[in-house]
Amino acid sequence: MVRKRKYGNWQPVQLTENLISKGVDGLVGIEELTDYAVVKGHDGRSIHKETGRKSNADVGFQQTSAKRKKDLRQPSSKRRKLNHKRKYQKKNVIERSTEVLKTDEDEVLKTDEDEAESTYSEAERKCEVSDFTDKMSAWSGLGIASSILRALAEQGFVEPTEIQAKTLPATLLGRRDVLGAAETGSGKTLAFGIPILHRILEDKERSTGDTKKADDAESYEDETDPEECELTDIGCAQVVSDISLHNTKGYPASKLYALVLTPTRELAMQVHRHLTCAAKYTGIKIAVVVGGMAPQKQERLLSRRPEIVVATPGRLWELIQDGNPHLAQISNIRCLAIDETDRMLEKGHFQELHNLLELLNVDGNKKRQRQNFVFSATLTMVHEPPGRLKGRSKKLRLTPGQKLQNIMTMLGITNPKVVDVTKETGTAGTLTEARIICAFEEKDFYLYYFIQLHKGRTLIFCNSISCVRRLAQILTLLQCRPLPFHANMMQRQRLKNLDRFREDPCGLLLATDVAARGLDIPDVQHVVHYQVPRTSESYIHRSGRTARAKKEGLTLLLIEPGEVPQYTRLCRTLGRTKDLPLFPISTKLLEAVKQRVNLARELDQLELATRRSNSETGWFRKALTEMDMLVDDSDLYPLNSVFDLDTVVHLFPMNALPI
Ligand SMILES: Nc1ncnc2c1ncn2[C@@H]1O[C@H](COP(=O)(O)OP(=O)(O)OP(=O)(O)O)[C@@H](O)[C@H]1O
Repeated sequence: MVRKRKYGNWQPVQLTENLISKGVDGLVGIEELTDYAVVKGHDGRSIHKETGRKSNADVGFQQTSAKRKKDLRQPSSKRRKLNHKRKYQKKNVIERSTEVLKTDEDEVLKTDEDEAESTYSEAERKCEVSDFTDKMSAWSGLGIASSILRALAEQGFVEPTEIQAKTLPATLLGRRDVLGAAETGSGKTLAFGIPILHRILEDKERSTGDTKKADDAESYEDETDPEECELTDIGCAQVVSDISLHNTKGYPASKLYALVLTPTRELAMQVHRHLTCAAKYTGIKIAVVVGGMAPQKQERLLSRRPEIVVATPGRLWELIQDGNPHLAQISNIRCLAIDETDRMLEKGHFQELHNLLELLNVDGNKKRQRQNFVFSATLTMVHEPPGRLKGRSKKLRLTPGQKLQNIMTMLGITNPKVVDVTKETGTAGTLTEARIICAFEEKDFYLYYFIQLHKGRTLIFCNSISCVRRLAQILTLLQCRPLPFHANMMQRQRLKNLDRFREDPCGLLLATDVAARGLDIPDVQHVVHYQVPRTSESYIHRSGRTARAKKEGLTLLLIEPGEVPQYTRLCRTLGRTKDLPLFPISTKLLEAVKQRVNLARELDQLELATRRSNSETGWFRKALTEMDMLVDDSDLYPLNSVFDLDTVVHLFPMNALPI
């Protein structure tokens, strides 16, 4: 039962032994509500001393925290002011955008009331609002909630990108499922992010309207505003815990509305960031659930009952199986977005995703109510089967239509809107492509040459972790400060290296394909494929880390003779009738580079030998110590005494190179 106050809500809790011994979700303490004068009537129900109204609760107790207690008892004018401000910010959230832009005018005026009075004149404020209206007019007609529009304006997104413009009407106004393909860096995240946020606001507004009509409800936020409340009825216990079944205003606690799935942890975190920015003024909570992080921490995040969960399938499935209470609602979600869908549904990958889909599709009714968003830059792309399967290639090669149909069948989608705005080349229009043909053992020379001559944030892709490790050693010896990034690294180190890369305008990230999809790192100038990627999709996604959002970028393929068949297949799949242009190289400079790289390689070999020898001598020393025998260090570490890395690097300083 919910007790009403003007804005706050009170939930009676039956105090039984059973309850106390078993506990209540999120109960952090019991506090007698002396402030609110509760007595027990003869029928066992609680009676408010002043109003005489009855409640079903026996005794009131409060799920609370120190902060809340303070809020309840110490009205602050600052807080009241803030609440007043929020009240206006949340008004008319779901209005269609033609009205929205108009409404926004009033909102902005009202929201800024307090501060504006002292700083701006009415005319100046009106001018600002009309600027906002003009600035965001390209979004009008789509019906986007004003709170979302405001966040978009703040990020400078004054118009929708092509994929957004072509999918938003169907997703927002028609509530259609969408299969969307658009080049890398074209804003696909918000193409599904905006309709998800919008739909949550709509649903919340509807349910709020249903349950709280009399209450002038206008908020979806689950924070109590105690100082605004007037006690109109007796309340025995106020449930303020985030993980209670009802939020503090008495509305059903936040439902799990939407699930966004991505293939990698970093991409999930990035999508979480993008959506959080867009949801800034909506009060919608978004949590990220990925492997490599403490499950306890993620359970804590889920205990806040976020409306949207962004996740990688593995950890999400783990938490569902562990019986996480918030994720127990997963089959009721209203929106499902699968980013990089073609990758996620590839055979042999993400078994957990298939388990999830089974769970989500088990109830036909819920499946029909769910809106699905399926996006990738290579959604409609089909590639040639590998050479060894050539004879059967005609049968094996799918048409784009068959590929889409397979995806729809797997997801249980029947009548989606399909939007494909990819170009024939598959890559971004602002991308420059080039290649270098060289011998296998020359790749290091050309890579170092490129890095030295073309400064700027550069992402180097390898086909294997061992290749990343070897290159990381060599480039470290060459003082290029590479940042490795692959699946066998600790999650913390992965994130740290990504952050360092983001911060350094000349950063060098050495990665496997784990970094190929989705990562939106601003101003990556170059992408180098140290090895020809195994699939055309991989080439498109790797290259797509540069030339994003209409910026320029260069992608460079290093091809050794053994990789020519792969390269030829790539060109055929991408419909290239001509070879990629050759990257210009100065042979004079290359000679100088060779000396340096060869030296680094030798050092790398020596280092390796030293490490091996050290581990052997370590064992030998231990055995000698156990036998109480004395040993001279120079007998044990001959390599260390002769080859000191710093000394050798000093003999060939960077400026010895004529480049
Ligand atoms: N309407 C917009 N106007 C300007 N920039 C936008 C707009 N929408 C999104 N962006 C920005 O464009 C960049 C690329 O967006 P996003 O990461 O969603 O691309 P994507 O299409 O998903 O790329 P990928 O295929 O590589 O995953 C982001 O930095 C994003 O903030």
